[in-house]
Amino acid sequence: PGIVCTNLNIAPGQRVAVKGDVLPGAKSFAINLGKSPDVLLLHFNARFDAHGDVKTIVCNSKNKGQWGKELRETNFPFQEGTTAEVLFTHDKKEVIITLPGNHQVKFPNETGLENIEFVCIDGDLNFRSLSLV
Ligand SMILES: CCCO[C@@H]1O[C@H](CO)[C@@H](O[C@@H]2O[C@H](CO)[C@H](O)[C@H](OCc3cn(Cc4cccc(C#CCN)c4)nn3)[C@H]2O)[C@H](O)[C@H]1NC(C)=O
Repeated sequence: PGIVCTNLNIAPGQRVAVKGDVLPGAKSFAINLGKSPDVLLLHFNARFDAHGDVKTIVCNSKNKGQWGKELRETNFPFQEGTTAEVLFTHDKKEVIITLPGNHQVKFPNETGLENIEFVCIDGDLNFRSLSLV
């Protein structure tokens, strides 16, 4: 895996900003938020060309290691070789994802997680920062 942040205590309503550099030739990157690798409020997977998807955002949750139901978004405001920032806000009901260009995607909170303790970045995104904004 890439960068892992643990022992966080991000409460509902707080806005998390994840910034990173999308690698040239990027195929796929993921930003995972939740309690642990097996309990994810949100797996946010930007697929430039991966698993048969082209320029598609795939969101999913994970509970006790089991994937939930995918949500796909074809508004794909990421470009290889540029810096990207994605904002996440959550409550008991849903996660609201603000993409570059301020398009928003809503994903149901299937895990019922209150606080986010774990964030990890995987794939073709070089982590720059995680901040509360
Ligand atoms: C049509 C019948 C079949 O349906 C397909 O079935 C696949 C398997 O279930 C799903 O794919 C899974 O989808 C899941 C979300 O739901 C997950 O993304 C999971 O990946 C976990 C995972 C994370 N990481 C780390 C990492 C992350 C990002 C970048 C890199 C890199 C790199 C260097 N370039 C590495 N590695 N694996 C993926 O495999 C497809 O969406 C799904 N497709 C559809 C249309 O339904």
